[in-house]
Amino acid sequence: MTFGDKLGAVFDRSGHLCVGIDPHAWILDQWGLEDSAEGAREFGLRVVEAAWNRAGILKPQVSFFERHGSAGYAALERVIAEARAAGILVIADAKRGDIGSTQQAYGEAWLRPGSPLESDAVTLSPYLGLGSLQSSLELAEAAGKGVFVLAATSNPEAAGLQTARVAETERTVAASMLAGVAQWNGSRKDQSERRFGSVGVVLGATLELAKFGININEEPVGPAVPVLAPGFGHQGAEVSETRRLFGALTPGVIVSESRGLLSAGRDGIADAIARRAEEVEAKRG
Ligand SMILES: O=C(O)c1cc(=O)[nH]c(=O)n1[C@@H]1O[C@H](COP(=O)(O)O)[C@@H](O)[C@H]1O
Repeated sequence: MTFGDKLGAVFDRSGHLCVGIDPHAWILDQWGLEDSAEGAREFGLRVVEAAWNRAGILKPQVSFFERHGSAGYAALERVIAEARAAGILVIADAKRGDIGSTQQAYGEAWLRPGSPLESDAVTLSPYLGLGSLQSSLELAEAAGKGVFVLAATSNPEAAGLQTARVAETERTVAASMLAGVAQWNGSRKDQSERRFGSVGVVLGATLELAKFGININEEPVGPAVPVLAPGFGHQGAEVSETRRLFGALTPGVIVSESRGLLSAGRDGIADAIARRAEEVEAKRG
């Protein structure tokens, strides 16, 4: 089964909500947990438990575990393993990207079956060129894993860079990433039978994508491109705006939210996830 197939099955079974696992120091404090690797582990495991049967996708933010060093990584390994054992799809938000040979090692860390950090998908940064990520796209394909390439990110500082035009095509950087990813998915074998490709893009839900040179009304040729869409909740995007923001891309949109849900606290998180999951399905459009 490809990652795109798995994602389609999760959408059908559990909907499009993705819960971020971002153990910020202040959230750990709010939850009555220590700002330590142990606190991050307890927090992550509680979110996994709360998501079980309520949401189908989790996105641990690697940085908040990494700040606790090797113990933080051990905590992250446990959280990822528990989530995957519970049948929840895990997108490791690592935002890695480097020259080809180094990128291969990043790919192995997050996507190789049996790796301690093995996840279902990983976020990658294409600042060294989309081609530099090739080895990870190939590994993902061989292992039934997914990749999300940053295209138009939700933070305001990104617009200058991501709306710049690429010399060869005159497309914006953001549109080039989307086109490159769609082309990759479309060139895979059996792609005509697939609903979703296994490589997606990150498009912030806080953005007007037209300003990034992305035509949301253009039907993608080949399988739909999965879209990891952060920016809901704390950053201000509304679930009811999904169709207006993403147009023809909407079927592949993963509605990602971290602080907006996590701030419900230890006792409120399960209900908050259940409510938001229902809202996403009712209002996504
Ligand atoms: O790749 C991401 O998930 C990501 C891309 C982006 O453009 N913007 C963005 O906020 N994110 C991540 O999504 C999460 C957003 O968290 P909240 O704003 O608390 O929902 C954080 O883990 C960010 O690192």
